[in-house]
Amino acid sequence: MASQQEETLLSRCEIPIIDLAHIGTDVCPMKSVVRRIGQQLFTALSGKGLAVLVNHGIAEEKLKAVYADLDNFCALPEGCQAQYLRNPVSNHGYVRPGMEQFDATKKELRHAFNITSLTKAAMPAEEEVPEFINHAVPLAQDLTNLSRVLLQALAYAFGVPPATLLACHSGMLQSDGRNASTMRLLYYPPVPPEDEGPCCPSDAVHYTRCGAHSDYGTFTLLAQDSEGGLEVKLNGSDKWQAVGHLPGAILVQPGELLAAWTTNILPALMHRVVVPSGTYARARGRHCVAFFCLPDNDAKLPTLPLKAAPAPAPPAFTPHTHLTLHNRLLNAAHHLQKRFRETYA
Ligand SMILES: O=C(O)CCC(=O)C(=O)O
Ligand SMILES: [Fe+2]
Repeated sequence: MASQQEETLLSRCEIPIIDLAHIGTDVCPMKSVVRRIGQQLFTALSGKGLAVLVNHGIAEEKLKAVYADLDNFCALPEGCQAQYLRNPVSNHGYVRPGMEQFDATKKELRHAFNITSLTKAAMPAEEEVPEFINHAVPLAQDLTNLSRVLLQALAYAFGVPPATLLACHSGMLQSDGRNASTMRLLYYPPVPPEDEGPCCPSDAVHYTRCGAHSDYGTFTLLAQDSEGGLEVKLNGSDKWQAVGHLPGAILVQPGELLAAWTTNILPALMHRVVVPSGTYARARGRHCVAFFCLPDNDAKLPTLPLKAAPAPAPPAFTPHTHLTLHNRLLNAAHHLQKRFRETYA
């Protein structure tokens, strides 16, 4: 738990809170509410760079169940885990600490289980992690459906028909390889004591939990436990600030493809996870579920009738050149493979 005194963006009410009550479902949305929420989301993501969603309908128990399943997976013998190692083509599978590095100067202590397919064959076997599939699949479906509602909301804010963005994200978690959207379960183990002030600096091993980066896709939904450590750079700011914790809330943050698609009107949020200070906090693990919403691999993203803000804030993120200028036909698959090559060992 973050210490009582710690000031965070949430404790200072600096992150817009968006209430999804009465929004309906992805297949039966309440049009006027979706429209209003789209505007709120657009204002939050273009102004601050992120938002928190409440009343989203995903029960905390579902998250706690997958956190416990991931703990059980991480406790399996290495040889057993090895059957499930990440497949570089599908991005599905287990990512051991050190296999994916955002910050080359530190050792990143992070276990991840990427889920891009919901088939039984893709999940840890029942006798290894009982219930893994029974918890992970419904949660992945909930997060997919929530993403589908948000895509409709954003479409209204962009001034295009609500089905426009849905059509470009039609294959999310369909297990057919058409779309790279991923639900990622994350466990950050306690930080070893070597990091607590080495007597000889040359021997020092510097740990972090997740190095600074922006996500690659349309947007990311992030549910986290109360351990803290997530930091972001708000739009127009170069300062790292702690996000903090709002029980039950889900964060939403734009990714690089959305930034490119909106000509940086919705910049990709820079974020990282640091090791919290204090012996007690460092000795505790942290859990999180991230859902990366991405367009279909071959989607031709339509031009959006967006006007740049009259006085745009300095962008926190510069879009990748291969996604801008004359390269208007954004290809999600190419961008993703490029970014994976940069971070996976
Ligand atoms: O653990 C978190 O809160 C963030 C994880 C993250 O940024 C990522 O996996 O891309
Ligand atoms: Fe991230």
